Amino acid sequence: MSDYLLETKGLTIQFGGHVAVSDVSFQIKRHTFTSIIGPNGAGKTTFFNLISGQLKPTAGQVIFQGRDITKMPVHQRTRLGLGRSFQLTNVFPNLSVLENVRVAVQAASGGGFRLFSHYKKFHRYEERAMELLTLAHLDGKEGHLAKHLSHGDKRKLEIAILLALEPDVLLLDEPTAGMSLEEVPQIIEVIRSLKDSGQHTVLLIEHKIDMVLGLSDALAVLFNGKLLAQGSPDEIMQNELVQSAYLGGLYDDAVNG
Ligand SMILES: Nc1ncnc2c1ncn2[C@@H]1O[C@H](COP(=O)(O)OP(=O)(O)OP(=O)(O)O)[C@@H](O)[C@H]1O
Repeated sequence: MSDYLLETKGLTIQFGGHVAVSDVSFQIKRHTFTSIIGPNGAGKTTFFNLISGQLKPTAGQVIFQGRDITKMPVHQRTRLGLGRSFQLTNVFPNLSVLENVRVAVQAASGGGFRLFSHYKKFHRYEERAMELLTLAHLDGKEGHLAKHLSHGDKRKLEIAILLALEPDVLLLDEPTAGMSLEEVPQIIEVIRSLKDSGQHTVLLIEHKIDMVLGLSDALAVLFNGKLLAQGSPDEIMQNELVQSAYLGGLYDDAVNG
């Protein structure tokens, strides 16, 4: 049995003549927090799409819980425990914050949407939803309609919904994207509480390296579709290839050359 919860082997995808992800072999251990960093266009989102199944690779494999899931459709991967945030598409705007999470808890428990669900069960779903809202720093806003939340609060709600599905791995794609400066620390706080709970395995994409340094157990750096380096935040910061990628030289050459 592999030590790794999630692994890719030689993962590659080509769009026409362009290799967006090139021969990436990458591993994460259970209950760790890993961030994938890299400049714009490095291939981060494409790599995520390959892991979650939105895209099929040209070559290589995705292994989850020791199983080859390369050919498995998205919904089966979700059922196995790969939970991905979808840039707010899973939030129901006309439901309250609490209802949004309660529906997800109910769906995850197999309760479905039956009208005559037992009252006690309903109460349990709601209690669990409130716990998740507290974890996501949304307590006090449970009665608000989702559509009236700020962008930052919607992203927090998205995380609470994702957690309700009890995934083995949470895939978070730039959770602070599009947020105001005031909102960023709040979402980092939410992500930090996920990490501190020690119960989750998190894989996060970010192009701002400073945001994830203090949060991550491990970093993987993508550059031009290739895995430039993987290691602890200290190792990555000291890595000369990474420094030159971020400090200009390599990046400018790649963009202009
Ligand atoms: N469906 C597609 N067809 C053609 N090219 C694509 C497709 N998806 C991504 N690409 C290309 O693959 C490369 C990697 O894109 P990707 O969005 O994965 O980068 P990224 O690191 O997530 O960037 P960002 O930080 O800007 O989101 C880019 O050059 C992009 O134009």
